[in-house]
Amino acid sequence: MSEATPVVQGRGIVKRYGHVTAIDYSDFELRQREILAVIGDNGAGKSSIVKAICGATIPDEGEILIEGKKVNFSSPIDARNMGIEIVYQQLAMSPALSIADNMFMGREIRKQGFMGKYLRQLDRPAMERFAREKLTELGLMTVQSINQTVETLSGGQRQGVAVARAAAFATKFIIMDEPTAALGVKESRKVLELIQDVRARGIPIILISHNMPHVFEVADRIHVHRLGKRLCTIDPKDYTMSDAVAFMTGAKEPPTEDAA
Ligand SMILES: Nc1ncnc2c1ncn2[C@@H]1O[C@H](COP(=O)(O)OP(=O)(O)OP(=O)(O)O)[C@@H](O)[C@H]1O
Repeated sequence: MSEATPVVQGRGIVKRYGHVTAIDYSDFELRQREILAVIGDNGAGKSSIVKAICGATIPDEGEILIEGKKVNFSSPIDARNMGIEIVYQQLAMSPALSIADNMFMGREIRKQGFMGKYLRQLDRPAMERFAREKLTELGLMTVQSINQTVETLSGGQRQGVAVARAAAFATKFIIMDEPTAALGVKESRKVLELIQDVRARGIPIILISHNMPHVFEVADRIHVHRLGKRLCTIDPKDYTMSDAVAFMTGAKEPPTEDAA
């Protein structure tokens, strides 16, 4: 893959729900090593386009290319198997399970040999070691024990575990859907730092957010979505937050050429 090949590209994506056209011949592009923010009004179709590129919904038309190769995902599991991870706003965690167990969820490490292969026994020490290592890498070992249940963590710590989990398994890219929406100021800050850490490790990120200060703080490019399609992409260094809001609400004409 050359430096210029986008990590993921959507071309002419369409998704209809009955009479509603959620995605209307939209394009999409995530480049290598970038944080791409996706902004737009409520109902603009941000979640729909991002779901289409990770197999969570199957588009009616259009094509999706990962690192230049066409893919046909039939479920999010297909995307996950390719190294695409998603961090949801509604924390997709099992509160009663430990941090280590939550880090794995469906990809547990089994014991070697008969015990693991036939009796499906988990290699707990290996899982705990892995979880501790991943949390430490992202500076998240502020939790007292890797075995404490997720329900005993603060919102920010939980989101941290979700980001660490995604970072541990993602090889292609990570999608974050409003990762700071449920968090306070301090916790949001930590999550924004984590997002930048993940980028620094070379994993690109798609960040869906309504929070303009957060978007302008971390994004390398901004995809502005309006009425089911990509209206434009802009470089946050060249525009103000009010410009971005004006584009996404239709109050101002977008730049004719993609500005980023
Ligand atoms: N499963 C579905 N069934 C029917 N309509 C849907 C479905 N999912 C999305 N839509 C519709 O598609 C349009 C785009 O929705 P989408 O959730 O993608 O927008 P969004 O930009 O992410 O909005 P928000 O910022 O409010 O989350 C909306 O009109 C929505 O009602």
